[in-house]
Amino acid sequence: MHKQNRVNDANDHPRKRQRKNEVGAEDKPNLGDTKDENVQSAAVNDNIFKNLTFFILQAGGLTKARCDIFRNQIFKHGGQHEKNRTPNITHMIIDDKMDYEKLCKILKVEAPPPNVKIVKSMWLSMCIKQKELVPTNGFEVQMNASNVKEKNMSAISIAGDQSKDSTKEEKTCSNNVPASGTCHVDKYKKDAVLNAQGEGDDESDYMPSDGEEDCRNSDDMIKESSTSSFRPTSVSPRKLPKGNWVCAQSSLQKTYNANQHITEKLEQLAKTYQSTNDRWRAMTYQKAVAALKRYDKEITSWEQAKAIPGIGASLADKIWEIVESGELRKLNELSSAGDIATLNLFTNIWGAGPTTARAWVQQGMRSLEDLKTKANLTRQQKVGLKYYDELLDRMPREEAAEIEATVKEAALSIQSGLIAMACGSYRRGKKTCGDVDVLITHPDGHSHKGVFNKLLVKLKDQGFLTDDLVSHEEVGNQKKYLGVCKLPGAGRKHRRLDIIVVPHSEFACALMYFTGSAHFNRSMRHLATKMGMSLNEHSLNTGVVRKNGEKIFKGTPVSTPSEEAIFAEFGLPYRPPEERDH
Ligand SMILES: Nc1ccn([C@H]2C[C@H](O)[C@@H](COP(=O)(O)OP(=O)(O)OP(=O)(O)O)O2)c(=O)n1
Ligand SMILES: [Mn+2]
Repeated sequence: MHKQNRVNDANDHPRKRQRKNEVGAEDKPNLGDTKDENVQSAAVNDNIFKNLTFFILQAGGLTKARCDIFRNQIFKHGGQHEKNRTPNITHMIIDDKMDYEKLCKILKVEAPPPNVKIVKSMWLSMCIKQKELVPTNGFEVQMNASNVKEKNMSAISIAGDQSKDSTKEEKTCSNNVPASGTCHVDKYKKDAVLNAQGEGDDESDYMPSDGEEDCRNSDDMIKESSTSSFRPTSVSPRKLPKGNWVCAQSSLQKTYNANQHITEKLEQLAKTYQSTNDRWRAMTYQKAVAALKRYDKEITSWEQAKAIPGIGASLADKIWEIVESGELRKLNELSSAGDIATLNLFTNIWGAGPTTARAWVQQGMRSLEDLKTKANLTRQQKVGLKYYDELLDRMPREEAAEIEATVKEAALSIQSGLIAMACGSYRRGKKTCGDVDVLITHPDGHSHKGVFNKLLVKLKDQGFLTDDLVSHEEVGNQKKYLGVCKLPGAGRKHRRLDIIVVPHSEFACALMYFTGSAHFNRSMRHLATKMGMSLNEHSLNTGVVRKNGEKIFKGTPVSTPSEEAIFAEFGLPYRPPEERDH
């Protein structure tokens, strides 16, 4: 099915659509992800939470749906759960964005209970994912200096007999770095100051803090601004540049788009303008979509739409039209305008952008058949056209896993010890994948060499790789293949496959890059720039000096043995792939 058609399926009235969303978890992409978390460990019975009793504070990003999933997981892993705050509780799980003041306010106490570990939900996710009891250091709620003085635990509602004070473990820097455990000196700060000027802000990389609401399920929290609530879980003494950075948030917190009926139409409009090469309009609509996705409430009036930062009167008109009628005339007009519909059709071909599409239209091409018979096509466009429908179709993640396994098996038959893993949307836990991005390396640092060509020959001999798009692209020490594959057996579709072979020293940066999402990556790179660093799929450099946005000193690569080390270098809490699906 074409992307456009898929979106057009949602033509029912906004109210109906809204209700559908409330009932059908399938319609909520990120909620779907948390469900995956559930499914993944359904068969596990490892008792990692034995003797622990949890209380989950349903507030902020910890929606009822997420709490239910967590509760399930706790039981599956041998733990107990209490619905109310009782003295049995050993761990209180809170929203990742929750800070000390907010927590006290919600609990209606002056200080949180001393005998209970108060831990951010990402800790629980990590334990479940890694199937082990991860140390809570770095995931516990931080007490502000001003609160420490008042640490008089009198008016608290939970009493217990454990004597351990959870706040004691947060004192040292190294304790607060999840997984990597290294203590980083604040060496970047000087560079960050040097580079603070002259960097343009890209709004889409961080969330505006003015008036934004980040809490859904607690009346106590609903009016709080996210600026006060956001603290990067104190992984290092580093201070993030101002702004509510996308890469510092878990994408799981954005579980629900209350205005999906609106964003779908505006996304289509943005895509249409993209096809016509009207980048300015495309960007305007993309930004509006991003703003609406951050807005938690259903829009019911023109004024409400207009009050959202980034939404002007003309956009408010369009939003209101969708709210009122479920339709957007502008989109219908454009979609039925012959040329634009044709441009949309053509830009969906792999290897054809807006400029090529326009040139074809100007040459009188009107259909895919016209292109096949009359147009001058590159080799890639021929492949794109041959599998037009198949390549637009997203595959179920189970199929992506089979493709990963096929590549892995072939790779291991060439060289033992290779690591081959599917990144991209697959690694982020998505239910469907547009393509498969397989990253290959060898832990010994050199045995990855020579694998690339042999692997491609083998997969071609097997009949698995059917067509090349980019058969060999070399960027520094990384080799990349872009092509089309098909699993054996009847009824299988052709799928897009990328294979990237990298040296082990670049593995973590490549893993991070190819895992994405693209939006998450943009935000990380933007943050790196603000912190006097630079990040790409090869390395993370510190001490980068820029002048008027241009690099005048490229800095020094730092050792990045793992993704955790990259997060730690930024002073960000580690985010597992499924929390990077922004
Ligand atoms: N402009 C881009 C394109 C890609 N990437 C990175 C992040 C992506 O997650 C990863 C893989 O690219 P894909 O286009 O395959 O995107 P996804 O795998 O995320 O989604 P899909 O399911 O559509 O393949 O590469 C990026 O940072 N910037
Ligand atoms: Mn992909």
